[in-house]
Formats: sequence, C-alpha cells, structure tokens
Amino acid sequence: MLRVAVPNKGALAGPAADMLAEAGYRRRHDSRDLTVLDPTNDVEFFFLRPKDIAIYVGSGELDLGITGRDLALDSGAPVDERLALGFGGSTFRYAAPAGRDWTVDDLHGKRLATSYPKLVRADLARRGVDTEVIRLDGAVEISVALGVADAVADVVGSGRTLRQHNLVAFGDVICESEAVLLQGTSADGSPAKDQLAARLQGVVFAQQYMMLDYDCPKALLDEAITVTPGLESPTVAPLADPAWVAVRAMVPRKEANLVMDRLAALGAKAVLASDIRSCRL
Ligand SMILES: Nc1ncnc2c1ncn2[C@@H]1O[C@H](COP(=O)(O)OP(=O)(O)OP(=O)(O)O)[C@@H](O)[C@H]1O
Ligand SMILES: O=P(O)(O)OC[C@H]1O[C@H](OP(=O)(O)OP(=O)(O)O)[C@H](O)[C@@H]1O
Ligand SMILES: [Mg+2]
Repeated sequence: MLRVAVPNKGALAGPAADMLAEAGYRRRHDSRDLTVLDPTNDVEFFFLRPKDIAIYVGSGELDLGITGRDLALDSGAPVDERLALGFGGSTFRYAAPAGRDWTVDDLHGKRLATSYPKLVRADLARRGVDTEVIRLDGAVEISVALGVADAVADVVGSGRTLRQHNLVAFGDVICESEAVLLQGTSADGSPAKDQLAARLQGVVFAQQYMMLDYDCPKALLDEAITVTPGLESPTVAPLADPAWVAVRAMVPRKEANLVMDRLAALGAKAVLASDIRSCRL
C-alpha cells in the first residue's frame, strides 16, 4: 500500500486536501484524524506537520509527501521534487525595518530571526555574511518590534504581514516556493507512485487550462486555429449550416479572456469557456 504524507494544518492543508479529493482520493472527515485509509486506491494518507513531511519522506518511511518547497529545502532531507502543485505560492525573503535601504551585507553582525534556520544559514554563508540566526517557531515578523532581532527572513505571501509590522523586504528572493509532491532521493520508482503523481498532474493541468468552444465561419477557420491551436490540434466538427464549423480547443486559463476577445473580433460566435476538472494528456 502506498503511504503518502499530507499537511495536517496551515496554509497548505486545505488546498492539498481539495486537490487529492479532486484526484479521486478519500478525504478525512475529522481534522484531528492523523491517518486515512483509502482501500479503493490502495493508499494510506498520514496527516503531518508541513515542516516534518520532508523528513518522513526522506527517511523512506513514507513514499510520497506534499509540502512547501521552502520547508523541504530547510529540512535538508534527501528528497526530490516530483511535481509542482501550483498552490501555496510564496517567496522567502529578508526583511527589516522600513525607512532605510537595506542590503544583505548590512546583516553582517546583526541578529536575524527566522523559522527556516538551515535555509537562511546556507544563504548567508553563500554570501559570506556573518549574522546571528535566531530560530523562532512562527510570528517571526513581531520579533523586531519586541527587540529580539534586527531583521527577519520569512515567508511572504501577499506582503500584508510585513507591512503591518513596518518591515520591508530586501535582497534577492531566497526561495520561490509553492506546494510540491516529494519523493525520497534514493527511493525506487513504482507504478503506485506513478499513478498518484499522474492523477495530481491531471488536476494541476486542468486548473491551468480552460476548454473553449465556439462556432466559426468556415472561411475564417485557418485564422481561428492560429488563435486556438489547442494542445495537439483543435477539434473541428461540422454544423447544420455548411458555412459554419464548431471548434473546441484547450487554452491556458490566464490567456482565456484575451483569446475570447480575439475570437469574437475575428467573427466567431457563441464563444464558451468551461472549467476542466481533470485530464490525462
Ligand atoms: N501567507 C502565505 N501565502 C502563501 N504560502 C504560504 C503562506 N504562509 C505559508 N505559506 C506556505 O505554507 C508552508 C508553511 O505552512 P504553514 O505556515 O501553514 O506551516 P508552519 O508555519 O510550519 O506551521 P504553523 O504555522 O502551524 O506553525 C510554506 O511552504 C509556506 O511557503
Ligand atoms: O504575506 P502574507 O500574506 O501576510 O503572509 C505571510 C505570513 O503568513 C505566514 O504566517 P502563518 O500564518 O503561517 O503564521 P506563522 O508565522 O505563525 O507560521 C508567514 O509565516 C507570514 O507570517
Ligand atoms: Mg506558518
């Protein structure tokens, strides 16, 4: 049976649970449950702290795990990214009190608070900056106001928490993170792992694309196909009126409205966009 680690709480827990459910796996019904058996799919899910997941997967105790790229890097565990999952996007940044232009060199001799000490120490060492790193469990942004640190390194999502604490991010982004599917570096491949990865890939892909359907005058079809080339090639079907055809093609979600504008301007009619739930390419 495949053993898979899933975040039990925090920013990644809800979206990870939703994605697994969309991929056809069983949900847990009580947020305190630490395991869920899914006999239909021959998988057991383990609900663990997102910080600990790479350690379990790297040790080989669990076959696969979902957690943040930043947390996996900080753990130092021997894990590889199998798939980027497209949620939990954040950057990991240095930040310090607003009102001056900070550079990473300014951290020399200062105290820096973070929940990601390995990631930060490695980055500072790479840059040759000697800084005292103070490990805190969370709410890191408040540490400067409380006098425990001069600067922080932390996860930035919307940037709201930094602004609320009068901090500004500076220096290169230390890590561009999102939720990822991990496997152990030395783990063997298996059809069960491949199947779970393929199912998640199907959901990730479906979330990044939309299906467009429209009616197109036959005379404009070549031009319309250049606007919606699809993945392989669009489906073109006859309509009752021989002067028209129906076209169906997948388009990247981010471009869907622009593509619809262009099709309408071209003379296409009844341009419909619909969500895709899952797919195998
Ligand atoms: N505001 C946010 N926006 C986007 N991603 C975030 C945000 N906060 C955390 N993350 C991502 O979620 C993961 C950490 O999750 P979370 O903060 O829930 O766990 P934690 O801090 O280890 O646990 P806890 O906060 O319960 O102590 C990281 O990969 C991080 O990049
Ligand atoms: O840029 P923002 O959108 O404001 O989000 C960033 C904040 O979100 C996370 O905190 P979390 O809620 O996980 O609390 P924690 O600091 O206790 O981990 C992260 O650690 C930042 O503090
Ligand atoms: Mg957190």
